[in-house]
Amino acid sequence: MSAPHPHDFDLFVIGGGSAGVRLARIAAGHGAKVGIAEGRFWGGTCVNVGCVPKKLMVQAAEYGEWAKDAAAFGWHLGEATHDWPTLVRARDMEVARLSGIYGRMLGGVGVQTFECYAHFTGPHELKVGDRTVTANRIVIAVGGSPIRPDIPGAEHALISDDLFTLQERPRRVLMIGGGYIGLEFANMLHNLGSEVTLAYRQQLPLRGFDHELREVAAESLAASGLTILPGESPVEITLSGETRIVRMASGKVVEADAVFFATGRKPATKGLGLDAAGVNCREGAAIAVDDDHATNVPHIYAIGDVTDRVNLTPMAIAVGHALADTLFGSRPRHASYENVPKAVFISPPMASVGLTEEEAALRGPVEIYTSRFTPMRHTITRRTDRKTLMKLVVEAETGCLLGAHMLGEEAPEIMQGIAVAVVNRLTKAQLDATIGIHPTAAEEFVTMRVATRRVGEGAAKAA
Ligand SMILES: Cc1cc2nc3c(=O)[nH]c(=O)nc-3n(C[C@H](O)[C@H](O)[C@H](O)COP(=O)(O)OP(=O)(O)OC[C@H]3O[C@@H](n4cnc5c(N)ncnc54)[C@H](O)[C@@H]3O)c2cc1C
Ligand SMILES: NC(=O)c1ccc[n+]([C@@H]2O[C@H](COP(=O)([O-])OP(=O)(O)OC[C@H]3O[C@@H](n4cnc5c(N)ncnc54)[C@H](O)[C@@H]3O)[C@@H](O)[C@H]2O)c1
Repeated sequence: MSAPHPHDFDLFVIGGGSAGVRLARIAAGHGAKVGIAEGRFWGGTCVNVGCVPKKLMVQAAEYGEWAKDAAAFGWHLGEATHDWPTLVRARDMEVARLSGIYGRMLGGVGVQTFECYAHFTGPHELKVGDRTVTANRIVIAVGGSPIRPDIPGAEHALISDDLFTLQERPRRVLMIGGGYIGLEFANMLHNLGSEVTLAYRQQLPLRGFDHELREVAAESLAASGLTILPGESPVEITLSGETRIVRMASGKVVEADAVFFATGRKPATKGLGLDAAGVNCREGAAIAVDDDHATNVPHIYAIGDVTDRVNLTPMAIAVGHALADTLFGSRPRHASYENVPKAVFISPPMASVGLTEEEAALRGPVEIYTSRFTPMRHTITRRTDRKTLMKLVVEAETGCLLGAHMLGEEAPEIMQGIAVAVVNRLTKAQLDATIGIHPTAAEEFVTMRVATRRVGEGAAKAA
């Protein structure tokens, strides 16, 4: 007979998003007694106010562009108009369906679910709604929330969550921020018919991506008709009737019906009672964890966006799954933060895996292969804002693939396969030995024969 269990749960998970749900489900499958609290919506940011509703809206916007292009191929569809409420209804039904699946799935594998917020009252003790529970191990998976710059009139601006409750499409939009959300939202609203200005602090958007890709992304957004204001930051927002008047640091003034802050996200640690548990944060409120995702309190772990490492859903899921296997299964393991593929869903979309040209050149000599072309479809539509750029970063000495980057139609779909090659350090020669699928854009990745340039010689000498 086993000894009486000292705690209510083997594992309690705070937060029912991408990371927490996967962890709870897999841990329960390994036989652990698991509880999970979710205060807002099952499935978290991704399902409810992130990846899923965003992608559905991006797809909605793409239909409009396809309808415009169709005429060149002989289709007469009339003037394309868009009905926002129809999209909102369809999107919300799908989100509700998915969120419901997440909640039910947990109950189905024996996880005890709590639909309320939780906070620490001690190292092993939590207040969950009006109940007190104890757990042998506790995992913090509370995600993050949008940052609102501290400027006068900030309350007149919206954050990304608000896009998903708008009952009407705003006519004039100012999107502030040159990251994933700023670009995706600006591009999507523009394609749905809004007049959009995109303002960001740097000279180029998407810091961290390959420089050449960033340049091409900015060019193609501008060519599509977005107004882009690089090197700009808002300093004040005032109201004139329903119009938002935004003064920028340069003195420039922009008028809009809706202003969005897409200025980053911060870990949602406020109100969690971390002090009661003795858990330390890094600067910026992210929870400090070691390679095993343990905090400074050995039985308390943190996973997903709250650790502010790679803030993407597949990463959160992979880490949640690995932690469940490690703590309760027979397969201790880590999910790798190296070579995580990523995509930005603009038109055309971009996707990357591995090192950028700049990162690789700091490590040693690399050969860069590039291909820039007009996709077949657009030789007919004559669009100038849909050029494709494909790029491989190859270690000169070994021929190993260090990175792959693409801006062009279907880039995220294509990059998922190329990521397998980069993660497994396949060589350029192995790509070349693979027969292409014709006629596709993807075949360019296996047919780029001659290096465009060689960089990073200086780095090798310095090393
Ligand atoms: C607009 C937008 C678009 C995005 N698009 C993509 C994309 O296309 N691809 C991609 O990979 N990633 C995308 N992301 C990022 C992705 O959504 C996150 O990386 C992912 O959701 C992180 O998962 P998580 O479990 O760490 O946190 P979350 O999904 O945020 O889940 C945390 C959950 O914890 C709950 N919670 C918080 N505090 C408590 C508490 N005290 N008690 C109980 N519950 C609590 C919250 O309500 C939330 O449901 C996007 C994000 C945004 C905002
Ligand atoms: N396709 C995807 O995978 C996807 C989509 C959306 C979000 N996400 C995830 O969510 C995270 C958050 O997205 P995000 O776009 O909010 O953050 P981000 O960190 O990607 O970008 C924030 C941007 O805001 C700018 N900024 C900050 N303060 C500013 C100010 N006062 N004035 C002007 N610009 C300012 C920054 O320079 C930066 O360009 C992303 O980093 C990503 O991990 C992923």
